Order: sequence, then structure tokens, then C-alpha cells
Amino acid sequence: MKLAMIGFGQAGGKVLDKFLEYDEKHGSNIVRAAVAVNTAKADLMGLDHVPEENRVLIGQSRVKGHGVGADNELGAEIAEEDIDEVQGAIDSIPVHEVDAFLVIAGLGGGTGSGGAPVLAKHIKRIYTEPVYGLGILPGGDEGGIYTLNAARSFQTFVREVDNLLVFDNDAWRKTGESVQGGYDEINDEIVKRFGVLFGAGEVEQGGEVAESVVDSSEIINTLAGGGVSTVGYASETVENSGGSGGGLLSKFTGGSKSQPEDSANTTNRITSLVRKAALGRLTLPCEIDGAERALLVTAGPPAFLNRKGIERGRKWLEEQTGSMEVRGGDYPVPNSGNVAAVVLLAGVTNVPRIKELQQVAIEAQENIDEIRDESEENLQNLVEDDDDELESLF
Ligand SMILES: Nc1nc2c(ncn2[C@@H]2O[C@H](COP(=O)(O)OP(=O)(O)OP(=O)(O)O)[C@@H](O)[C@H]2O)c(=O)[nH]1
Repeated sequence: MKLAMIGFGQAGGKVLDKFLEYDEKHGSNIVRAAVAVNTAKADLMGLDHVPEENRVLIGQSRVKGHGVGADNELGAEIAEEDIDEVQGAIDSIPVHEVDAFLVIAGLGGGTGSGGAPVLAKHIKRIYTEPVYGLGILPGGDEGGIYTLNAARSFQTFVREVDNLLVFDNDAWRKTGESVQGGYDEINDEIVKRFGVLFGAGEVEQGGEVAESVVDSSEIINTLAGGGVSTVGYASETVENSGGSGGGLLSKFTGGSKSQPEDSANTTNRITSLVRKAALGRLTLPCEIDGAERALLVTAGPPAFLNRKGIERGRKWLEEQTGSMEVRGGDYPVPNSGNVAAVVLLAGVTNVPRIKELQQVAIEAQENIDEIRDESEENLQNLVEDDDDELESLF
């Protein structure tokens, strides 16, 4: 499906940049338009793929291009004040050509955390296309203020979008590696998952697999109904000897020269990939039982995809989630050397990570209030002499 993507803040901009890189590399045509918004000039300048004219610096009169320093209330205020500047960039998007908007932001900082929900609310008021959010939760080691920001932003962002897709940095941090150092790899993981998901709805129907190709309406219907979503992914390398005769054309016709293999093998591979995807590490770890809707996408050379595999995978997902709304389909990629399963679980509600985030955020909030109260008193004690013998100048 074709998306208008808006990256808000540093993380939002960097992930958006990665989506553009992915699109170029795979010819997947997901990003119909890309806009980066930030209060920090340096972050905008650091982007490689977002066109210069689509980089919007907001809040110049307030923060002089230096960012909001993890103050997400200020981030939200600036976004409201300068919404016309962001709208100016959105005006250049051919909205009739996009299926949906995707607003991307790290929820732990200030600019994206505060600004993304404001922007989502604004876009929803103006356009009829669905507005999705991609919210990135901070790592647990980032500290109280980031957790508090994320918890408040999460609550607001969910309310303002048609669906909030969540990625949890904490679950993706490698042991022994700070999240900071690993962002590049983490961003690759984000884009791979959402790239296959959204790319699936972009394949034109036709050829042998026509009837089972995922349509963008299936993605939209899975996300409709709101709430929070998470994505699972698993892949396996296959011996794809063909595809060479197909090239770009075969990508669209679904034709491929790859060797047909035993269909039982194909089915079994897909079935186990679906299980690995759903039970492995999700973008937001959660209990899949109780997910309201799901979409299964199997991607790879057409000879390695089959309807039986998808059907079995779908049935298994129905059992595991207890949902009656599990969709499934193919994403034929003739020249690929991988078969992958992507599982979108929409409307998840049993998410211990969010409850934990909220608990830590409440504690952080209480600590901050306490320290503020104490600090006034402590300063008073320091500055005033014990017996009040000194007088200030004026
Ligand atoms: N996955 C991922 N997360 C990131 C990246 N950069 C930052 N983050 C996360 O996003 C959160 C917000 O950081 P930024 O995006 O830098 O903050 P900002 O929105 O620019 O806001 P200010 O810097 O406070 O003005 C951080 O706490 C991290 O958890 C990135 O490249 N990838």
C-alpha cells in the first residue's frame, strides 16, 4: 500500500530515512511521500533520503533550532503553534494517491513524543484516509523521564490515530550493547517488518497467484477498529534457482522460473514460519491470545508460496488468538532468496510491557514532584542564613 510518511523528531526522521532507503533498494514503492519534522536543525540535516524541501523545522522562535530537550509538553505546544508549517509540506503530497498516513516517532523524547499525537489529530481532521502511528518505546535503561514521556505520549497517540503500531526498543536491545549504539541495526529490523507488511499490498494482481495476493484493503481492514498493534517476522533462506527470467515484470505478473518443490515441503515451511513469527520476538512483546484481528503475509518466490500453507497458518493463528478475523495472503517476490512470514496482530490488549512502563512512569512522576518540592525548600535553606540576619539587595 502507498503511504504518506511523516517522521517526527529524531527517531521518526531516522526511521523514515530508512524506509526510503528500503524502498529504493527493493523497488517496493511504499513511500509515496516523505516529510520530516523536527525542532532540531542538526537532526534534519543529518537525513540522507528525505528531500530537502520536505524537511520542516518548527519552533524556531522558541528553541532556536536546538530541540526541546525531552520536554514533550513543549514538543506538543510547538507542534500546535507551528502546525501550518507542517501542513504546508503535507499540501505538496498527492493525497489522492495515498492509501494512508503513517506518523513515526520515538515516544521517549520531546519533539516526536509531544508532536506526533498533535499532528495525527490534525491530519485526521482534514483528510479521510486512515492515519496510523508508528510509536517507538524507549529502552528501560534510558531513565525515568523517557519512560514518563513515553507513557503519556502512548496514551495520547493511541487515541488520535486509527491504529498505533508499536516497536519496543527495550525488547530489541542486544545484551551488552547500549540501545544508542544499536539503532542502525534496530532501524533495519523495524523497516524490514513494516516494509514486507506494507509492501505486500503494493503488488499488482495477475498471474498464477493472483487470487491469494494481499490487497491493501486487507491491511486497512485489519488495522481498522483502532487500538494497538504488533508485528512478528520469521524468514528462511531457500534455493531459488529462478526468477532471473522474470525480473521486474515477473514481480508484477507473479511469474517465476524458480523450481517448483514438493508442495508438502512448501506447506510445512510456511506453517512453521508462521508459528515462529507469532511466537518469536514481536515488535511489541505481548500475549497473542486475545488479539482482535490478524493478518498473515507470506513473502517469497511464488514457487515457494502456496495456499495450503497460508490456510494452515491462518487456522493456527485463529486458534492461538481466539480471533475470528484472521486474514492471509501472498506477497510474491520472484527474485528473493528468502521465504518470510509476517504476522500483524491488531487490537492486542494483554501487554505486560505497557503496564510496566506505566508503573515506572508513575513512580518517576512521583519522584519528580517530590524532588521539585524538596528542592525549593533545600534552596531556601541554602540561600537564607540561619537567623535571617542578612538582607538581600532588592
Ligand atoms: N529505534 C530507534 N529509536 C530511537 C532512535 N533515536 C532515538 N530513539 C528513541 O526515541 C526516543 C526519542 O528520541 P528522539 O527521537 O531523539 O527525540 P526527539 O523527538 O527528537 O526529541 P528531543 O530530542 O527531545 O527534541 C529515545 O528515547 C529513544 O528511545 C533511532 O534511531 N531508532
